[in-house]
Amino acid sequence: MDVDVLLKKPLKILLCDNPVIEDFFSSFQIEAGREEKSFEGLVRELTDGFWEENTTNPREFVSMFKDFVTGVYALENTLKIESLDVLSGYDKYKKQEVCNLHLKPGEITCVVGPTGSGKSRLLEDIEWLANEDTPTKRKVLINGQQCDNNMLAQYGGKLIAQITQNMNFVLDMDVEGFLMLHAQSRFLPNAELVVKEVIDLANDLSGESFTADTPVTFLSGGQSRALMIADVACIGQAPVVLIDEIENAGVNKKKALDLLVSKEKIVLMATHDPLLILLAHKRVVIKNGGMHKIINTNEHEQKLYCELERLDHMLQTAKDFFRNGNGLKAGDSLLKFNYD
Ligand SMILES: Nc1ncnc2c1ncn2[C@@H]1O[C@H](COP(=O)(O)OP(=O)(O)OP(=O)(O)O)[C@@H](O)[C@H]1O
Repeated sequence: MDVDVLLKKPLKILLCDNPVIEDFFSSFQIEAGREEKSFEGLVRELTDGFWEENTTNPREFVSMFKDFVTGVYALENTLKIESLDVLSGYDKYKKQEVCNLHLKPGEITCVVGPTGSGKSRLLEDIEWLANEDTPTKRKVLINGQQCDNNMLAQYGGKLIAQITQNMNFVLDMDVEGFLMLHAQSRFLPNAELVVKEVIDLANDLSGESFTADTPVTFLSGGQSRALMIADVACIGQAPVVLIDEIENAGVNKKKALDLLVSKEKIVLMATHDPLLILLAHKRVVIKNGGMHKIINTNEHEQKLYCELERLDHMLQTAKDFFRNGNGLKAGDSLLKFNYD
């Protein structure tokens, strides 16, 4: 709903079931008795000095309230995405792509293909909400519609979150301070609880623990990525999450994906990792810069996931073994890296 229209309605509509707005009112000592008035009526009274003695700072209230309501409702009106489509454009050789891509919430899709084939380009097209204005000439539709300027103005920057291998924090803040700032900017009620949940989840994802007072610039690559994923899942409102190659980032990948799916995100992930590919619901194969085919993960592949996980575990154990300064001796077999 348009915020200007909303502000003409009785305040009880704004107050209704919204603890954040109620808190805001009480912080200015404005009791709920005025709720039959509209915001505009309230402003008139405030500027007439009618409420002068009942509020701590009426001018500040007037100037902050509209911004505040705009923030809260922009958050509540975060676009509900039922589908995201990428309509075919052209590959690097200007040949028409042979398929479109259809994505929906709670579904993980992998983007696979050789190095340089155009996986990141596909993610970039989605991030840009391409409208035949990128090198591929693809078109991105949200809920079946091309994003017009109104949609972009209203939801720009809130639709899509992106996490890549190379992202790092550059802020001079600790983890808790950074998350609080993010939660407050999103007008989240119970910000402290959410921040604690994000720190616990990030620790669970990364394995190497860190605390609320760790400066964000001190986090390792894996810890940073884990924090970004937990933050995107619990504080960020973006319904679409694009992930570019997090396979070597030291994050528990399965848990990270389960978390994002549980929050009904649309997850699109460029990867070379067979474990991630089999965890996904489907994959789009990129060839020469074009979408070449879509493969749904079949039951047989899902069953083979466990076997592949065992091999991955063996390789991980071998890496740790050599990393810790150990060596093999005559008679040792590689099976020593298998599960006991
Ligand atoms: N359809 C296309 N038309 C024109 N240029 C394209 C197209 N697809 C990809 N490219 C360009 O090809 C180059 C390589 O693509 P990209 O970086 O997306 O590959 P990648 O598969 O992500 O590679 P890597 O696995 O190494 O990360 C980029 O410069 C990209 O802009």
